[in-house]
Amino acid sequence: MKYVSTRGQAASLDFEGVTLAGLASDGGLYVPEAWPQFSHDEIAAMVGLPYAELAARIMAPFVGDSLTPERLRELTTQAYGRFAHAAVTPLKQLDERQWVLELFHGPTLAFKDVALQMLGLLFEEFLGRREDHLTIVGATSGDTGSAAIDAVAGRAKVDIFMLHPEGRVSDVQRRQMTTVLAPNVYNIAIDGSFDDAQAMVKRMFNDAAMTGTFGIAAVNSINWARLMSQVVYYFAAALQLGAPHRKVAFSVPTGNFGDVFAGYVAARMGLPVERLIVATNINDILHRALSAGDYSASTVTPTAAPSMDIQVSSNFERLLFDACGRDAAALAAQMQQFDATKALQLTNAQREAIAGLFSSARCDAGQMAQAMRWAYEAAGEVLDPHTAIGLHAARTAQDLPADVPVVTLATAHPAKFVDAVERATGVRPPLPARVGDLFERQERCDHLPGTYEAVAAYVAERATPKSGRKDA
Ligand SMILES: Cc1ncc(COP(=O)(O)O)c(C=O)c1O
Ligand SMILES: N[C@@H](CCOP(=O)(O)O)C(=O)O
Repeated sequence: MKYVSTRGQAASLDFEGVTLAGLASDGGLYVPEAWPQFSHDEIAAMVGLPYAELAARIMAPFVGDSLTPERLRELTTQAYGRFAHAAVTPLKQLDERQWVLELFHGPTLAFKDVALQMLGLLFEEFLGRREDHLTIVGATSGDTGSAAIDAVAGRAKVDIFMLHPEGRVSDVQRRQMTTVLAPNVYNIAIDGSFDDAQAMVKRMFNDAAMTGTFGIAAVNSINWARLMSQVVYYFAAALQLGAPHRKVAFSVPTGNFGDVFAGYVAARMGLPVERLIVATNINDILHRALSAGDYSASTVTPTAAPSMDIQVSSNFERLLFDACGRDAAALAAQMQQFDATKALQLTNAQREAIAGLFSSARCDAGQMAQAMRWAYEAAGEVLDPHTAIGLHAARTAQDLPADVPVVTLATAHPAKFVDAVERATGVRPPLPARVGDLFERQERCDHLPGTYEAVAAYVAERATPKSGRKDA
């Protein structure tokens, strides 16, 4: 399997290369040269497989020759062995039509663990074959940070620098990052928003002084391997609800467009998906883009669903690439315009291509709280604010055939956002025992102004060069 950049100018890479590369050198995102396909019979044969086995089947065409099938199965078994539920991503029914797919049974209580537990192992596997040292630079609005740190803390040949917007993550999210005191972990709180942090990370991939010295790698969903792992749970849910003989719709609380793009990939691979509902909070650039073709960023407004307080959704570029017939030159021009003006208008062709599978909804604070209350009163389920936004969109979706089940992705454990949950439902969900004495532990975090120069200097001073020698 070869991977190409959405902007057409970077060298194509194999799976190992793309996992270690992160962002393409032309500023684009890597995607498979062609979408692998499963036949109806191949999908039918997946019914009932244990999660780790299903994961190995779905990932195999993306991994290509970079891992043997046996090694891939060993890695998926190890990655999903740390989940606190035997089903890894259990499905729960709320009423005759609505379901939630619980993606928060990993070590850090959010869906990010599903991909990052695997990515940590892939880094270790591929680094074991080389001399190189990796410098992971990531941006987080709260959940990617803790999941990535958990996945790589204490591992040899890796340093991780994680940027989060100061004061804009929940206490649980912050402590899950800052109480990890392993020497290869650096937490940085910046003045600014997640978008500012993400822009700095992307800039570092194109900073020759940094990439010349350090092996900069990504743990955000700009890294293809992240999305590959997320495709699996769409299959897992749909297979339980009757796929491939029955279509299923998914409602996805969306920020950086990674999770819902994984659903798109599942559909391109042959999974019968009726619709992907993109649910946003009031930071609604994606709702405006999908409903009116207007992809223009405005100022980020902090909300009770902070992980979705995002206005520049990196993975939307991957969808736009497909939606313009993979015309890399046209897409590069469109994205350069967006990078310069923070606004772009989708072409009619792109809008038509996207409308076949996607719809969208915007959810405000009142609607979110109401969805939380409904889930609790109707089904006894306590949902986190992000999941509640997805559920609101699922319950208000128009024109879905009556026999299609709707699965909302439950992206975080409610205890991560305990104050918002208590305000809406009166329930204060306890932290699961697996996170331990989070509020007793010492924190370590540096604070930096929100400028690229400050962050680059901080990383350059502390990171290990790709040669692995500090004196290099
Ligand atoms: C809890 C939670 N829900 C939803 C999202 C949005 O997912 P994505 O950025 O993949 O669209 C995030 C952050 O990414 C998150 O942490
Ligand atoms: N909500 C995310 C934002 C980063 O998204 P990613 O999926 O691209 O890593 C977070 O929790 O950090």
